[in-house]
Amino acid sequence: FCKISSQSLPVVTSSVPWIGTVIELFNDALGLLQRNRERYGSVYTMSIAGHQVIVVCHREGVVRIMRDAPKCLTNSFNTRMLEAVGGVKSNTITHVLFGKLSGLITRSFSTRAISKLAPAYTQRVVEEMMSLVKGQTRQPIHLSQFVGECLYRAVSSMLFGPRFPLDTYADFMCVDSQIPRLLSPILFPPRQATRARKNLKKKLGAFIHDCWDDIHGLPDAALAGTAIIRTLREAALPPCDEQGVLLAFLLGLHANSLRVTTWFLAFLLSDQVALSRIREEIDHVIDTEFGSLDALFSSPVQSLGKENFPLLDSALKETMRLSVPPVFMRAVKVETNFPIDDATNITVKRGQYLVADGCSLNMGHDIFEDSNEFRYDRFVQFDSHEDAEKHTHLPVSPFGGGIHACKGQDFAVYEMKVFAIVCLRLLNVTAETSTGTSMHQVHPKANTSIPTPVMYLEDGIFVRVSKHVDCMYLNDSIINRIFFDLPI
Ligand code: HEM
Repeated sequence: FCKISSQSLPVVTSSVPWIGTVIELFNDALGLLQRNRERYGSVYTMSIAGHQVIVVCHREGVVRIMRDAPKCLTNSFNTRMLEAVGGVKSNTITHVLFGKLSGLITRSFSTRAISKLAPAYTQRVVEEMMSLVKGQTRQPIHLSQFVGECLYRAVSSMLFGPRFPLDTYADFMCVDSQIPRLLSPILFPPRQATRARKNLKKKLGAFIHDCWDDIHGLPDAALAGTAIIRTLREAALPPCDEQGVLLAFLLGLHANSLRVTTWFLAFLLSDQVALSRIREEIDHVIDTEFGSLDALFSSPVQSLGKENFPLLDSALKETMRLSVPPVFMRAVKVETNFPIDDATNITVKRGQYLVADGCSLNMGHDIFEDSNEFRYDRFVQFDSHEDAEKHTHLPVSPFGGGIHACKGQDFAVYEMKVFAIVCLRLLNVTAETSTGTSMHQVHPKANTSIPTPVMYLEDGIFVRVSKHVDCMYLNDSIINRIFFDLPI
């Protein structure tokens, strides 16, 4: 082993000491990481607001940080972020969300559990989409709102039942979009976000009360949510922290799935070939293999896998490749020699941060041809390639790894696929930019200033949605029930 002290690693310099990298980070986090990689190599240090951060960009190092074999790292950055979102006292998130609720969340969203969630979820997605086209107003709406509101309402009511305050979407999005401000309230006063959080917590508080008063009266579909409310209540937190933990949970549940699904539609709407080929695949599989959307959604959840829907599966992986920068931040809790590959240990000190930057792996041009392009069938082509094994997955999972790997990943994939299938089967969606020009061939752009797991899409895309002309005639009781009194 070669032992390297963190002091001897290349150091990123900034023209404005102390605050310099913070400004660059909030301006363009991914650009900063890319410039640093090119200039300083695959292991370097930088100072962020007085904290020493060691960045590791090579594959072996990324994997080792995620695995944390020496057990010397914590994900305290994520904890701090969730504390800021929920407005809760320190340790509450570690103790309740990552402690008491963690096992329950893992169980509630596993592949096995999805079959219990599926009937209510699929029904709610169809209802939400249909309610959007009910009035046939044809007014354009923001793409992010079309996707976001539909998923937020469908998933929340699936999990917590019909009493969940569904009118909280706008406040939730306001909190979600202002996380950096909530994290640095002194540099950027977050007035709007604190107001939205206050409204949201008030409604969540009333909901928790309501549920608790009638914990046995909730419908079966709300069982997972009921168990979450029960565990939260049993933690005996002050009301403000209780509501804050539920808000932090909702952020984990919704924020990333909403954004990836928005990216997915943005990419398809800008690529007519991809859109029509995936729509054809969905129609073909439903009509020839299952007979109806009902039958597809009543069959085992694995039916939505890549065997039946290879193009849809590939397009979703490709969306995640481009929209989820695999950058994971860990704090060192005990001084140690951290092995970043078979030959090198870095001496890390308590309080330093280790960052695993997998961007060059998932987004790098030496791994993916035309790496900046959205190629909906990229992973199908890899599957049929000779060295298929290498390419069927992304080099770094967009859901992280090790003990902090995403607990909702199976459900997230199911949720996004159901949304895509229902949307492409039942709706016509056309997109335009804020200036009214067609989205055709317009590459969706990211706003890279907000360092969250999924990049924000620059929100200039509007959609018009209407019913797919044929959908009244589909052999589907799920649709006929909902369509019954709707005009075509
Ligand atoms: C496309 C959607 C999603 C993406 C891309 C995503 C991504 C991630 C990533 C990258 C992490 C690890 C962060 C780190 O290691 O620093 C994570 C953690 C987590 N995710 Fe997700 N996630 C998604 C959806 C969900 C859903 C639907 C849930 C359901 C509740 C969920 C629950 C969690 C939880 C509880 C953790 C914390 C795990 C821990 O620290 O022990 N996620 N997610």
